Amino acid sequence: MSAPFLEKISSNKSFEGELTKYKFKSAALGGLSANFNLFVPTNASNSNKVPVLVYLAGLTCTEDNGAQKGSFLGPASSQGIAILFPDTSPRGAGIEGEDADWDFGTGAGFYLNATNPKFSAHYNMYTHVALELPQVIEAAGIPIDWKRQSIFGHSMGGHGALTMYLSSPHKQYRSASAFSPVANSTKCPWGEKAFTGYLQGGVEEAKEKYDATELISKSKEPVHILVDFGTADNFYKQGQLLPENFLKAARDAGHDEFQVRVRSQEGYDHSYYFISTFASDHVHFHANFLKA
Ligand SMILES: N[C@@H](CCC(=O)N[C@@H](CSC=O)C(=O)NCC(=O)O)C(=O)O
Repeated sequence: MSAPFLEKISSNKSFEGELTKYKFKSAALGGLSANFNLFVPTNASNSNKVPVLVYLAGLTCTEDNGAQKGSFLGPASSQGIAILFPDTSPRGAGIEGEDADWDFGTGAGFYLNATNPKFSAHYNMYTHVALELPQVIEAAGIPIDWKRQSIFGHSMGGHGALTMYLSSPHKQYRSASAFSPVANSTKCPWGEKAFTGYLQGGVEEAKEKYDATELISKSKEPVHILVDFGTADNFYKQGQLLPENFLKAARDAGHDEFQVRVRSQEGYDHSYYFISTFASDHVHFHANFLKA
């Protein structure tokens, strides 16, 4: 089967590199049109394929939030690292109820593959991010070295980054980091709602593959994980994030502070002002593994 055609929507020079928005017809998302942004640093060429960081955004976001407000492009440019910004859900599937709430359906794909037949033709963000996007970008001849990938994200996207890293069967990603992640998704209202809707087996099915705390508690291999959350984050205060559960499970499973760092940042909230403050830290954290 031939790779889908990538249509360029826009392109902007930034920090000497190029941020390009593409769209294509996504098989993983049931044939719907999907957008993504890709930042490629200036040092990338066919004889110098560059490593890549995948950034997963949170609820209500698109491929633009991280690219426009994350402050990732400068550090990525100076480190010679590409950044891929996928969307957060399929768009326009036409499923009854998918636009009713901001925390479910459109803009809230939760980086899983749906097993509920109502959603399973379209809501396959796990396959879209882990398999489909690397394949279509590679087929388009863009000089990225897919053997050197790491993943990070915010909130629902932090959940996506941690769970995709920890559940990746072939160690697809070298490291993972997250800003204010939904870190114990089967124990918080956002996750309970998402899994009840998207998965035939509901929350119980999610424990196997889509809960970072469950996954780290069973993980025996060495890991490279950095998490930051803000103490003034209202979603943290409401019990949507539960980073302490993730940290405890990591320590109980034998992962020390060199493998899993969870940092509480005094006075910061859930916004991109918080993310951009620590953006450089996260890119440099990943550069250690992507350039090793
Ligand atoms: N109901 C609000 C809240 C949406 C919101 O805060 N979204 C966060 C992610 S929350 C967890 O995944 C976000 O990143 N928003 C985008 C931004 O640019 O800040 C609403 O509908 O706006």
